[in-house]
Amino acid sequence: MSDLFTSLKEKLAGKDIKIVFPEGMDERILTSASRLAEEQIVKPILVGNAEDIQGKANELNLSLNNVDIYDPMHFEGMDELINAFVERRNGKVTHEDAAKILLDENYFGTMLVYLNKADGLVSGAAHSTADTVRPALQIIKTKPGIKKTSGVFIMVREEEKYVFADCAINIAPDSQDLAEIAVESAKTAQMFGMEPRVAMLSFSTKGSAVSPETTKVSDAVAIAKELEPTLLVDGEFQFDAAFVPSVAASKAPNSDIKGDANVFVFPSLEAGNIGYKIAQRLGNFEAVGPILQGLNQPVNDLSRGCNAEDVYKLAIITAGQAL
Ligand SMILES: CC(C)(COP(=O)(O)OP(=O)(O)OC[C@H]1O[C@@H](n2cnc3c(N)ncnc32)[C@H](O)[C@@H]1OP(=O)(O)O)[C@@H](O)C(=O)NCCC(=O)NCCS
Ligand SMILES: CC(=O)OP(=O)(O)O
Repeated sequence: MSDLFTSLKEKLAGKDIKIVFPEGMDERILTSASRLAEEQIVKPILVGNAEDIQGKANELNLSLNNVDIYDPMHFEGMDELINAFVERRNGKVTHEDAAKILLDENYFGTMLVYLNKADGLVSGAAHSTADTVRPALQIIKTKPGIKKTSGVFIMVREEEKYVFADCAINIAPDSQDLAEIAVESAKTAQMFGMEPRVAMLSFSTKGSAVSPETTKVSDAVAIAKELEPTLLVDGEFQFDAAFVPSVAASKAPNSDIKGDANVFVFPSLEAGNIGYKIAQRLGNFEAVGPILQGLNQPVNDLSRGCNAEDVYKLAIITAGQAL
């Protein structure tokens, strides 16, 4: 993973990729924005009141050289943002509503990305995922051919690296959603230099239990294979059958995964979000993300439990998605 960050930083150097951070007053955001600007990896834009942000930076002894600060209350281009938002929402908001909504830092920041005044957005250190991603779902929207945005974590512990999905967005995915999540997660894994071997997780392995929940997952495997015939994907698997070769040999002897999966697609957001936090907090994995897949432009959410290092890394990944 450190190789990935080194090579991404090299690619980003001198490109002046602009990343907007709507939570300009958050200490973790300020610390990483200051570091990113100093290292000239990205050009940070902090959202908030300039005097307050500068005051907080002084308290923390942080330099804000090469960091821009945009205050929605006094933003010169606000009319352009409002008009573009009304047009994008296509009858769903009035001009008057838009003027109020765009004072919200996440809507404001997302419009900066939509209008290419910033190249990507990182938020969520102080906002829930719903409040962070809703503007992106409404404004940035998914790429052609992709129905659902989803959120993955890259789970890293020394040499081990896995992708966990969806841990952030879709509360109750159906078979079609899970298949799409599998295909997109495999692409994300490739972005991180992995050769994806995708396991669709359940509480059952290859029909050891049969219920609507297990059938949802086995149907998703069939759909994923149709969507991407060359993808190595299988299930439904319990986690041990996906991850432990000796267990796979007894529970799923005919599967090509052979207990060696590195991309894990959870059957619901409950399972995915709980699963990644257990690996992070009990298993000492670093959890990088959630990285949102399938959007037209890069917007990424943080966990509210993040630290400044997590913000720094997610900003680099976001800038990398913008290249
Ligand atoms: C993501 C989430 C906020 C969307 O819910 P919502 O705001 O109620 O969404 P709505 O149904 O009102 O849809 C808002 C817009 O987003 C779109 N949308 C909703 N889910 C989407 C998805 N997964 N992918 C792409 N677009 C989506 C809708 O189509 C709609 O677009 P439109 O207004 O242009 O028609 C909601 O599913 C959620 O809260 N998920 C869980 C987040 C969470 O707490 N995760 C755990 C911590 S990481
Ligand atoms: C990804 C996630 O779980 O975010 P939070 O901890 O902010 O809810």
